[in-house]
Amino acid sequence: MKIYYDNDADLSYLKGKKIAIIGYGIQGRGQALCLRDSGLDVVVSEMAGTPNFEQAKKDGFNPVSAAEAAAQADVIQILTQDHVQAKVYTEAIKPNLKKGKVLVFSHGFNIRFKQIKPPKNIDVIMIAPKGPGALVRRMYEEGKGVPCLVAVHQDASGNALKIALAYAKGIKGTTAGVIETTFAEETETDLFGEQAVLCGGVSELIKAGFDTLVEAGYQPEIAYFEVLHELKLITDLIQERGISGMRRGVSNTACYGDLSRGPRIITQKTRKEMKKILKEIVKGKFAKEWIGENVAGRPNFDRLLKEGDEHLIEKVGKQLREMMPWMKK
Ligand SMILES: NC(=O)C1=CN([C@@H]2O[C@H](COP(=O)(O)OP(=O)(O)OC[C@H]3O[C@@H](n4cnc5c(N)ncnc54)[C@H](OP(=O)(O)O)[C@@H]3O)[C@@H](O)[C@H]2O)C=CC1
Ligand SMILES: CC[C@](O)(C(C)=O)C(=O)O
Repeated sequence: MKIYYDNDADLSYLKGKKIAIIGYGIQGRGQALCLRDSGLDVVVSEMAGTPNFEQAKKDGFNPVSAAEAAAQADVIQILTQDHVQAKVYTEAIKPNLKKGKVLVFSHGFNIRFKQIKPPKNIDVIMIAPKGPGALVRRMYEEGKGVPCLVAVHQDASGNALKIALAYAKGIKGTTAGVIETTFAEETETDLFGEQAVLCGGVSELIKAGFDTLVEAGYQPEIAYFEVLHELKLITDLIQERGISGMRRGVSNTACYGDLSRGPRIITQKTRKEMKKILKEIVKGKFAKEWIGENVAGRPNFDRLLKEGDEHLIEKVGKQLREMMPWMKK
């Protein structure tokens, strides 16, 4: 395993170069602000008339079209939604690529699943922050960073890794640790993590716990505090101290309940399903389904999202959060 920190990265590989951030969304905003504050030259692209275009202007950028940003820049970071990247690449970026330019991703989906096939005479790299864009920015402002993964898909210049590390330093990822990987490993582990654990696994676990308590007659507000609100406090402990440290930071009663009951929740059947989900990712089945879902206008995505929004836990949570003035909106 290769892991890099501040002393391994040299910002000068990006000095004098213009960096285009295409898409001023969750990651785009976070990364653009951090890179600019690190003294780098950033041009932002966002679609005129959208809220994120207005946000970019409010943040002191002068957003331009994707084609204009790609033409101006030496380093082109594509931070539109994954499912629109191939279109933006073909229409706006590809015509503006030439030897010496660098194409950057924060997720390897479109390279791994061959939706984008860049020319051989450019560097193609990835800097994938292992955290949401708002956190990338918040941590940077606190002098810290989110851990990142870096990967090199093409090294036409011979400096691709150094440029990737400089970029990671520009968003302070090197203060937390930057691991070298491949586009395939990042894509497959990222998709697995968000489906089985971080987003899919956790949200189903929360809802199942909430429903169990509410169906047994307990107050929904108490169920919310117990299985959702407190989860962050527990995961903060896990992040800071590991699972063993968390177990020593809760009561002995909670610790024994964890050790003896946890394996009854995540059973061999769940582990088998996790393996199945990973296989679907590696074989490209999930990618094909997701690309098809977007082509079809997202019928399942929209229906499932709406169903989730209508769950009682959302109504109860909204009311309780509104009573916490310190809660970040
Ligand atoms: N969300 C996260 O924290 C993380 C994301 N990533 C990766 O980062 C990338 C970006 O994801 P994320 O930040 O979530 O995406 P978002 O949906 O938050 O932002 C994408 C932005 O791109 C804009 N956009 C779309 N088309 C164009 C275009 N033609 N020209 C200019 N701008 C355009 C969108 O505008 P509009 O909203 O109007 O459509 C939107 O503002 C993805 O590859 C993702 O996998 C990686 C790690 C974490
Ligand atoms: C966990 C979701 C994520 O993979 C992330 C914030 O890292 C994403 O794609 O948004």
